[in-house]
Amino acid sequence: MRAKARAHTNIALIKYWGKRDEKLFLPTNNSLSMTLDQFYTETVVEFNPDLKQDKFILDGIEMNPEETAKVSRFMDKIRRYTGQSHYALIDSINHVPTAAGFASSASGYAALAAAAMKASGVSFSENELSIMARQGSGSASRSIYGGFVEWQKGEKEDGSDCYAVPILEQGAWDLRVLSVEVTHEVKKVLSREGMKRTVETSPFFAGWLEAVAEDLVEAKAAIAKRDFIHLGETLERNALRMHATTLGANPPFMYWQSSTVKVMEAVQALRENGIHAYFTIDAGPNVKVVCQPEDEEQILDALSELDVVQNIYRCKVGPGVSYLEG
Ligand SMILES: O=C(O)C[C@@](O)(CF)CCOP(=O)(O)OP(=O)(O)O
Repeated sequence: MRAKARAHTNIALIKYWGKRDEKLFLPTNNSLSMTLDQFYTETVVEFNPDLKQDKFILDGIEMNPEETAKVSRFMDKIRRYTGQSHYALIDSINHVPTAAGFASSASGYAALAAAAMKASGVSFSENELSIMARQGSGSASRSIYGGFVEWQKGEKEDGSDCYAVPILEQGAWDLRVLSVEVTHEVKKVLSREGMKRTVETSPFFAGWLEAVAEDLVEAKAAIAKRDFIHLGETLERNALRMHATTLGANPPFMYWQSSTVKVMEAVQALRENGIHAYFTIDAGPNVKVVCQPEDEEQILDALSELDVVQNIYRCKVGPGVSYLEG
């Protein structure tokens, strides 16, 4: 009745941006990510008949009732799915520098889903695990697998065909991600609210849906051919297209800050000097720079010189979910 799992965070190269069903976390479009090696969450779940409610410990601190209620609602989905009736102790450690702007929700919900499903004692497929993780946070559905992963939006109302599938396993293509943490002033609009407002009010959202489908085809073709320049051009274009939709929302909002743009300009300057670097940005001001191993040091040096850079985390392609002893 106890299990421990580790799941790594992922960076979207083709973005998940918009839901067609808020309750089931069904997206409007397919997305594609790269699991990262540096950042992960380890979670222990222990179902215990003596517990009168779920107990949630995160990084050694017992969470407040509001945080616990959020995790409990997710655990109720697990209990409904597995028939497990007991409450659980959930003990999670995030090896994700939250300041890095990584939505630790991806590794957090993937690790929680894996440990909870395992502890419940039922047998389950990776599709089922991806579907469960998805109902914690959409991007968590992709962290079930390592390497390059596609989350299929599916067509069915019940989301039974909405799960991630592996595209290219870890180790097949050595790319690097420099996660650049910049100074930031204002609180960001959380991705969940940001995509909701965009879907509901941005006239650019229809254009996004057309463009993201084309970008996905390009990205998969580039990955199949290990064509980094083609992948880089596609992922950078896709990130810019995603962020363009927020400018058209009502009220408009923007995740970039001046520090963000300085990093973007530095990446473009690197390319003008013949160094293949491309950036992507999620629901925050931080920038992730994607490159090939041979260029990583040079790019790192160039970015480290920027006064707006607080930290740079060096990542490689990471593994899928694993189950641990203890
Ligand atoms: O990761 C991507 O594809 C792109 C984003 O990071 C934004 F840039 C969206 C992540 O959204 P998530 O936190 O998964 O939302 P939830 O389903 O409302 O929890």
